[in-house]
Amino acid sequence: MRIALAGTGRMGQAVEAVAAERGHDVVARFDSETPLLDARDDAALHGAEVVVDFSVPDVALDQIHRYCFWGVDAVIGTTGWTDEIDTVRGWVEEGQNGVLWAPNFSLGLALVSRALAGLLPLLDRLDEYDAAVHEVHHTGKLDSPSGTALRLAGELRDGLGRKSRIETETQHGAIDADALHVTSQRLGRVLGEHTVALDSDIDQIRIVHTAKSRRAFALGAVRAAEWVTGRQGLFTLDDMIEDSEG
Ligand SMILES: NC(=O)C1=CN([C@@H]2O[C@H](COP(=O)(O)OP(=O)(O)OC[C@H]3O[C@@H](n4cnc5c(N)ncnc54)[C@H](OP(=O)(O)O)[C@@H]3O)[C@@H](O)[C@H]2O)C=CC1
Ligand SMILES: O=C(O)C1=N[C@H](C(=O)O)C[C@H](O)C1
Repeated sequence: MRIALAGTGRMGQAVEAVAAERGHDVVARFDSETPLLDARDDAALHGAEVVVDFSVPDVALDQIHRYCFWGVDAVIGTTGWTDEIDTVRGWVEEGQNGVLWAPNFSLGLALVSRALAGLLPLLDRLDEYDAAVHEVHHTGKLDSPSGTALRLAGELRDGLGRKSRIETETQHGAIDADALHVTSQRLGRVLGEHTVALDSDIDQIRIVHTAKSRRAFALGAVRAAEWVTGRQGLFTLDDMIEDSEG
């Protein structure tokens, strides 16, 4: 498969390595010095069948618009743009291309989400448990909270009748009982750690996912590129996993 990389930083390089291992060719690369948004038309993609985007929140949405306008399939790992997911859905319908996005391409994190989905109906009835999400990442991360933390928080808010909103600000006073608190820490080179914490008067449950290598994200993204190429629609990693389950 011919792949274009939008973003050649920490993740772009990890994707390039995995793509080579799986026999794919990276035929175009874009970064801050060669911005994709400066390209006049899709000739800049040098015949790539799919773009893998791990860039920066500021340009992600405009780049997704280009993929749809050009009708090229895309895998979006960049975080920090998903407030505009409905706009993207409209572009994908017009563009007739395939776009697969995920805030976290690690299959381990997908397992955590599945576990949470299994717990939520019972947890919803056990209202003695409060819930919160905490994430830790390297000091180079631009967005906060992480896309993954927001996704986990969304799953908790939607599954728990007692939580109606997500609060990401530092609290300078008591927090409302219906607020689901999401906190962030930036520390050294941490690749990505997400904790769902459930707390009652008598115990505390923590579900922790710790990324040990960027390869986990890169492998998920390259598999997603293989899967989404030639499909039409807006997909998430769950669609790919469910499809592989048959
Ligand atoms: N979904 C997932 O599984 C994961 C998602 N991520 C997300 O991926 C994104 C990238 O992370 P990471 O690789 O660590 O970040 P890096 O900072 O290492 O890389 C960002 C890339 O974007 C490029 N870039 C910066 N500004 C522009 C611009 N104005 N126009 C075009 N390109 C630009 C940079 O160019 P240059 O090299 O010239 O500076 C660089 O190549 C983040 O949003 C992060 O949250 C990260 C890990 C896993
Ligand atoms: O910026 C990162 O590094 C990561 N970002 C993703 C996110 O925002 O959730 C996923 C991963 O934890 C690494």
